Amino acid sequence: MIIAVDGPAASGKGTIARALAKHYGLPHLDTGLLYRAVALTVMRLGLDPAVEADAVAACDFDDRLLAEAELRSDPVGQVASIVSAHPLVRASLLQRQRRFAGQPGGAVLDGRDIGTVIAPQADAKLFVKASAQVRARRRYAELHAADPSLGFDKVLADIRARDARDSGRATAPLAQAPDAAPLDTSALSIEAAIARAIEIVEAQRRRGGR
Ligand SMILES: Nc1ncnc2c1ncn2[C@@H]1O[C@H](COP(=O)(O)OP(=O)(O)O)[C@@H](O)[C@H]1O
Ligand SMILES: Nc1ccn([C@@H]2O[C@H](COP(=O)(O)OP(=O)(O)O)[C@@H](O)[C@H]2O)c(=O)n1
Repeated sequence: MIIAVDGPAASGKGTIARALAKHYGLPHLDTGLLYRAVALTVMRLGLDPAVEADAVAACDFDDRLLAEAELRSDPVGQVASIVSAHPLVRASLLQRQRRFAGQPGGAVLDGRDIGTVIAPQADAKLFVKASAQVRARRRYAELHAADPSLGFDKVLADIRARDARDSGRATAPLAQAPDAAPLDTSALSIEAAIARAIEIVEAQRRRGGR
């Protein structure tokens, strides 16, 4: 079974995707980490994320980067949303994600374009959302511990800027697939959001006859 989990920053898609993977015994890929690894490579090499050729040069990143804590920082998230708008960057990361989705038994992937581009054939698709205020509060709680100089207003502004870039780009924009079920986690606890996600996947499986 392939499960696609998409949604904007800090909506809770990673938390839900990890829980679904555990529940169904499937491997999980956080595809955002791939774009973050490209971003961190661009930053470390002193390249310009807005220049497509620079971003493409960083797609051949060292996989050891995927385990680095710095990948999850706010600046890396911002640069990730700049490099991810380049069609050649998306093309360069496409096969790796499709291979992961296509492994025997299936997989859970979370990102922005899993249900629309990477695995449109997915057996279950969720589009996880939450208000920008709620998402900024969650992200602030995570990031403030590592960087006390980061203020809430900056986190909220960065989330809004990233939403606009991710939704507005021409190639594989953040968008709900027509056959994805929306899941608004704004007023749900983590446990309630996971329980609802499992209900949705079960309903979509029944509908698909799996
Ligand atoms: N339903 C929820 N209620 C409260 N906090 C949540 C909820 N879902 C996720 N979180 C927390 O919000 C933060 C962002 O969640 P995460 O799953 O990483 O989001 P995303 O993958 O969409 O960026 C994490 O600290 C996570 O524990
Ligand atoms: N499938 C994906 C996943 C991430 N991304 C990009 O990578 C950035 C970082 O993604 P992420 O999933 O790690 O970000 P969070 O939602 O965890 O904050 C996003 O803002 C997108 O620009 C993408 O374009 N497509």
